[in-house]
Amino acid sequence: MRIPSLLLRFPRCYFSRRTYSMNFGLTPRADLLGVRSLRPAHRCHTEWICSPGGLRRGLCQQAAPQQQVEGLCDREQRLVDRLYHGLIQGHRACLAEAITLIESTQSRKKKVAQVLLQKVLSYHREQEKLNQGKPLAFRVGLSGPPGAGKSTFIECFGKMLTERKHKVSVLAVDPSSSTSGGSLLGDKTRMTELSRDMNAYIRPSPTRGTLGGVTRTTNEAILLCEGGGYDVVLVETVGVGQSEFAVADMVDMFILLLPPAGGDELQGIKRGIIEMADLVAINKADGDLVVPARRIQAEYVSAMKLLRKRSKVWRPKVMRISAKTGEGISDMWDKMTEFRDLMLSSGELLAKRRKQQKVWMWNLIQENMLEHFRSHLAVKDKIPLLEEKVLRGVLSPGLAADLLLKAFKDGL
Ligand SMILES: Nc1nc2c(ncn2[C@@H]2O[C@H](COP(=O)(O)OP(=O)(O)OP(=O)(O)O)[C@@H](O)[C@H]2O)c(=O)[nH]1
Repeated sequence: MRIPSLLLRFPRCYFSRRTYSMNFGLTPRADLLGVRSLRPAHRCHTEWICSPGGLRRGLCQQAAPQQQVEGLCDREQRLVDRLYHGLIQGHRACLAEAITLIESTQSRKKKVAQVLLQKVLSYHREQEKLNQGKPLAFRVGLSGPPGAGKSTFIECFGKMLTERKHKVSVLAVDPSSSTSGGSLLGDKTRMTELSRDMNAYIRPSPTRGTLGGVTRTTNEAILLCEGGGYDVVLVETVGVGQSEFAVADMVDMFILLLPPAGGDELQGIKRGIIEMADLVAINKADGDLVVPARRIQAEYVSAMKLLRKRSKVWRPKVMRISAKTGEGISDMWDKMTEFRDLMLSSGELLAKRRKQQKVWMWNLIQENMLEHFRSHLAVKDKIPLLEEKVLRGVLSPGLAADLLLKAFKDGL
């Protein structure tokens, strides 16, 4: 066995379990939770691993599994290590368990989840470096009104991608589930074939919680899916309420799926969301619906010409597809990859992702601050009283807000 000369000179460097070169960055949420747990960078990019076949030289792709993480007990540390290794080896059960962990509202579990996320993030960075800085996955948002054919589309589109050797995950953001108690989206019965596909992972959104909570965990679930080797992450949301705006802020490309119906039938769709779309797909362009689909396509093409340009390299497209027959789906994927390549080569994609990180952090701050404010002892009891006065019109909203904010500041 030939031993590299450097190894002879610095055996401890190579054999000291594993040494890693990572600058552990933080997810916005970890920063808020004050997670500073993974020990800082070591300076070695390659490691020599003793294996039965002799010394093996490998790139450091893992985030310090042996290093002690401050603040975690042994059991938690083992959980993090188990989920991390399972996740990056592509075990769906570990991915599911990791997402359940990040969805937890229990403070201890939240902390453990953040430690896991940091490890996954470090792994990401290493993988991206190996991939010449290209992102590991293509993040796609999909929105559309109920009945537009989202699940039929995802089933057809997902199967096409897995046949082409992609790994696809589908995450659903469904704010209505917090009030209705049931998840409209992400229901595996809606995508029966895809949910049986070993290269696809479908995750229903949690059925409780606020939109803020759901979107926060979706953001983190995206990272976990990417760590699990899913190279296309589809985030689905129903086109009512605010969820589609939140989704548009966490993906590389935002797609609006519409049925071949006119303005009146699409009341739920807000004008603003059309402005967010990088691609509008008019679905159900088959049979008798081909003619109305053409008309709607023409209407959207002219309407979108009037919209403010959001990218230097891409003008939003309007396409006709049929999720039922599969027509146009392959062309749509071609357009999507064209978008990704253009955005990547122009640098817009990475700039967009960076901006999203900042938006994500501020959303979390807003959400946490409001919660903190509402539950603060100095204001908690005053809120119902002042709300009632505002409702009766005896106090202006501005004055009521000033009074509450003053009570909060004084109580800090
Ligand atoms: N003709 C035709 N019908 C379609 C097509 N895609 C979906 N449909 C039908 O439209 C109906 C609604 O489709 P879904 O895929 O459930 O729509 P969805 O947007 O997921 O609806 P929600 O689950 O309510 O959010 C079903 O009856 C589908 O069979 C299509 O391309 N052509």
